[in-house]
Amino acid sequence: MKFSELNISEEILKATERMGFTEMTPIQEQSIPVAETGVDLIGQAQTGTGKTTAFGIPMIEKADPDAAEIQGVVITPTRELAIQNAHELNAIGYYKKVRTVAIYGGQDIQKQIRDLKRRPSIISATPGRLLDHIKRRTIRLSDIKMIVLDEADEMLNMGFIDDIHEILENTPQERQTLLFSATMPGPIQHLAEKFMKEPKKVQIKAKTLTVSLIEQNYVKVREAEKFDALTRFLDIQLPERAIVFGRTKRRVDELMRALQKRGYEAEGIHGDLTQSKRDLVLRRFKQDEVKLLVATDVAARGLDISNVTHVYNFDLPQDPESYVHRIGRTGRAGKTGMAITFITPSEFPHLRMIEKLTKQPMKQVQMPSYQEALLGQQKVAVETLKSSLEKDNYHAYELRAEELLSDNDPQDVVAAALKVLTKEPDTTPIRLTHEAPLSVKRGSNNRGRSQQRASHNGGGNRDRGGRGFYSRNRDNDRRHGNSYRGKERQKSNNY
Ligand SMILES: Nc1ncnc2c1ncn2[C@@H]1O[C@H](COP(=O)(O)OP(=O)(O)OP(=O)(O)O)[C@@H](O)[C@H]1O
Ligand SMILES: [Mg+2]
Repeated sequence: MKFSELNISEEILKATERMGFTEMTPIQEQSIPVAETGVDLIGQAQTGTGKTTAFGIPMIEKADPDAAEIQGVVITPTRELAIQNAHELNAIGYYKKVRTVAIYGGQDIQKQIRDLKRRPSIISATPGRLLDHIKRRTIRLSDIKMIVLDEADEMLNMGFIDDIHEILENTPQERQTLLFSATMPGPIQHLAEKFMKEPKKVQIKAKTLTVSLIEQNYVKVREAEKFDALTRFLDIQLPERAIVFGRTKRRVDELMRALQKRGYEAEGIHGDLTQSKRDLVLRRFKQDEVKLLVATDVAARGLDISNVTHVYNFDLPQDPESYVHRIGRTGRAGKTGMAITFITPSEFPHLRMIEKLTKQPMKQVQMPSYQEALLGQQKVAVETLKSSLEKDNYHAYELRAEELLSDNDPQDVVAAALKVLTKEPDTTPIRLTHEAPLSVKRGSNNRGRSQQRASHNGGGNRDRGGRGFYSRNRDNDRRHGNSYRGKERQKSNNY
């Protein structure tokens, strides 16, 4: 079904054309008409299938660009996602002149206050900073018509739930509430229904929770072998653009440095970096200045970066849902992708739990050998040479070639040239700080340590407290960090 068959305003239809969309995705086709009737809605569809536009259209449709009040809010777990959603909402509102402003932690609040004075219709925000503005009375949500929780299950996880409640208390009773995510665990949905009015559920039925265009592999490795395994995969698979997920911020820092040491261009992103650094890293990744992004789960949800060809789960995620979102950074909007998950022997129960959730068995692949990695790099050298031949751009070197060939066997000359051209697998010794394997028990030591560290750092924006594969306990871990004026609660442990 096409957007033109929807009962939407001409300006929004024109905007979808400008965005390059003609056919609707299933979640758009099924949820937009339902949302337009004004009911509350829980929308669930696979990663990369256009959920943003599915809530964006009804939100922009409802907004009056001439009204002075804020009319809609979208809340997201990470700053990058708040920025991205604002971007998409502004694209949808382009002709209708409905403006969206992104409001998130780590950015100058005075700048945001100036933006707010220009009376945007929609706010795309992270919860901590939104609450900060509500308390300062620089944002009033008393007239909003609609609120969307993007990545709803994540938003309703323990670390965010209190903030969400507080935000909702500042909105009118008769608001429309929409929840979207690729995953919606039962208990969380149950929780959500408490603040919704008889929500309709729009769930795109698929055999698997994950996108079939993503090839899902796992490799059995010992902790000490992981890094060699990673670089060998990189040498063989030559990802155009890849994300490597690590469990903690320290891990991400170490991995990034280790990759650089072995000659790979890599940048890292996590919640302890300044926002300007986070912005810079993401920009460099999107603009193809670096091919490898090493990230905590801060980059697991919602980010839409085109042509991410590979996702490497260097460490297993804390919960099976995160796996779904992490690998969903590839295989978006009909493209194919590949994911490889590193599993240490004691972590096998987690693998099975992931497969149970996704309903998609992963395929075992072997850790490549040094020889295989070398072969991969030799192939690159051959391709480089061939493409130079095709480009016909080597004539300035012909005299030198003649000299070489007069004294040497031609095969030897080409072999030597290939050796020089080949980036032979780098075996620089790398030592990463040992990460304990994911525990099957509650509250592993590993998590305890990372929380302590996080509480000294501030500047992140979420809390993974008390979560694990086997427990979603509500224990305790709310922390009050030292981020913006101590008002934005510390939300970060492993982001
Ligand atoms: N109808 C459409 N036709 C073509 N492309 C589309 C359409 N709708 C959305 N897209 C594109 O698909 C990509 C994924 O969309 P989006 O980020 O909204 O996915 P999502 O379902 O929210 O994924 P996630 O669960 O990872 O957040 C975007 O690049 C978007 O521009
Ligand atoms: Mg999304």
